Amino acid sequence: MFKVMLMKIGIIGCGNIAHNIAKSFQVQAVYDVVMSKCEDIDANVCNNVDELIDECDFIVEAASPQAVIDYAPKIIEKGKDMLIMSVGGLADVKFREKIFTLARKNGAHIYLPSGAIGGIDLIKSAKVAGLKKVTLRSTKNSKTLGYDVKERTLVFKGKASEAIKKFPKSVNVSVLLSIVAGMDIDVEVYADPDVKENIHEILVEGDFGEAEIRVRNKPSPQNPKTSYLAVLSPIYLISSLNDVIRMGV
Ligand SMILES: NC(=O)C1=CN([C@@H]2O[C@H](COP(=O)(O)OP(=O)(O)OC[C@H]3O[C@@H](n4cnc5c(N)ncnc54)[C@H](OP(=O)(O)O)[C@@H]3O)[C@@H](O)[C@H]2O)C=CC1
Ligand SMILES: O=C([O-])CC(=O)C(=O)O
Repeated sequence: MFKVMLMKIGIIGCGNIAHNIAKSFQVQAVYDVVMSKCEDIDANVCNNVDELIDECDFIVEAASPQAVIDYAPKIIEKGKDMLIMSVGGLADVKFREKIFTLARKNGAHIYLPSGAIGGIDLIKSAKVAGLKKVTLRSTKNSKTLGYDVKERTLVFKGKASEAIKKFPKSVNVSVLLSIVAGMDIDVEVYADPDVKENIHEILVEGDFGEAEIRVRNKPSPQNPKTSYLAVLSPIYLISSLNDVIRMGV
């Protein structure tokens, strides 16, 4: 357990990420479409999101892109800070701008963790001089992605805004990269029957030069679709909210 937080944390979606956050921090309230999933978390189980918003001042979404679309406007309108795991919920540029404008107007903070990837810091720095191209090449076990294939197979090639519609639980990182890079990035998704890890390769080209970042993630034991690093990332982010020293970009 990290230091006791002064803020009241609420979590939407009581699955893998929520349970791991609850092991690290005191949680005030939780909500899931299936209430029984919340029972083993030591927190108030809410009947709906409105109850959770009223009880908490820092709300973690760990549910689905649709949950972001459904709940983010009312959370931000109430000036509550929000950490969004399902960044794919912000794929639509108009919706995203609406949420970001609401946050500025209501003094709410929005946190988009690095999740299952690295390189967000590099892309931010590189963007200052100009980015030419950003590509995400993701490989996951074919069964995890819902494919029955005999060998490594390209199952998607296109833009992040389309990829997230096809794989809402598997390429949220592509939308995060798009938001950071300021462009709808290129995405390739491979289904591989022989791979156990969730592999993300990020290729960046710009005036700074070129970068290739390769993350070979262990899947979370509780949910193989989600990389273990994606569980650790919000835990670090929450633990660092009050830090005085900033490291990296
Ligand atoms: N940014 C990143 O790097 C990553 C982001 N993610 C995102 O984080 C989410 C959570 O991951 P994880 O904890 O591993 O997933 P889990 O499937 O283990 O948990 C998600 C839980 O949220 C529930 N849920 C879904 N929609 C809603 C809703 N509208 N309101 C309330 N509860 C809901 C699910 O119910 P049910 O099972 O019935 O749908 C499930 O119990 C993923 O779905 C994905 O969108 C995941 C990995 C990496
Ligand atoms: O955990 C991962 O490897 C990435 C993931 O599911 C997502 O971005 O939605």
